[in-house]
Amino acid sequence: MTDHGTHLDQMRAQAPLVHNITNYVAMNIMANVLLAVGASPAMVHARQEVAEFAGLAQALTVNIGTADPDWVEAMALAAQVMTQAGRPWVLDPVGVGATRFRQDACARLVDLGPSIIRGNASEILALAGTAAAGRGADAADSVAAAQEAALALARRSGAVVAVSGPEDFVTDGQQSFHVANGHPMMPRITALGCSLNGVIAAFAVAAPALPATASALAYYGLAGEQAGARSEGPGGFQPAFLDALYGMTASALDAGAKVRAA
Ligand SMILES: Nc1ncnc2c1ncn2[C@@H]1O[C@H](COP(=O)(O)OP(=O)(O)O)[C@@H](O)[C@H]1O
Ligand SMILES: Cc1ncsc1CCOP(=O)(O)O
Repeated sequence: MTDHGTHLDQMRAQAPLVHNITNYVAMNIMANVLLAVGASPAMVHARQEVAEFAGLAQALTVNIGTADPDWVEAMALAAQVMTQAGRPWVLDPVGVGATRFRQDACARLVDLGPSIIRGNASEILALAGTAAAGRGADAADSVAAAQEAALALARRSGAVVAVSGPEDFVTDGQQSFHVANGHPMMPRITALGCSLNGVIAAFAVAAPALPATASALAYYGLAGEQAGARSEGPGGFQPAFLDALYGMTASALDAGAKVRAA
């Protein structure tokens, strides 16, 4: 797969409006990430307006990180609009293994037909119904251990499933890719995984879900590599990461992307 730079340029040319029903922790950094990549973020979660707002958006992300029952209703309403319109939406099952409430919310959202499910290894294992060792929002399982679960979840749900970690894995249940871009500082910044969902959603406006997700993962991880080389710790990493997302060219992405077929 070689057209990552083209996907980046196409996404920027469209500057998609991405509607996010995300957690309180992620809202600010996620909006800044989306602005840095060239998309247009909106964080809108009131049950009374989500369906109307989703009708205006090119893509949606839903994230149960700090959800309550009202928010889950809002996520379902917005998701239905996107599924009916054939527009992409991304589900992030944050900490799904931790509580019954999260499991029930995610089961309902998966049934609504997400285009892409993105989580860390523990989250994908738990969502697929396999025992996982995650602690809250953080992964405690390896990406390799979650590959079979990702394949099964993709085949059962019809979604593209992305497992993020030191080396990402993405599959539609038939075709799969490994993405080796990234930097060890990334999991030390809260909500960088949540923010990645927005980038995947924006790319999925410009390309089919599987190649869009692979390109978004490569772009995000490569920006992480550049930020890691320019900073000394988590504090400096975050602004350097936004700068790297903003400054990435299509040719730099094509040169630095480490995507290989599984
Ligand atoms: N140890 C690591 N080394 C390199 N990149 C990583 C590492 N852990 C996570 N990443 C990258 O960080 C981003 C967020 O993934 P992750 O930390 O798994 O999400 P989450 O915040 O949902 O747990 C992804 O782009 C992923 O490739
Ligand atoms: C810390 C935390 N608590 C609830 S949601 C959240 C953010 C999790 O973000 P990420 O999984 O991307 O690190």
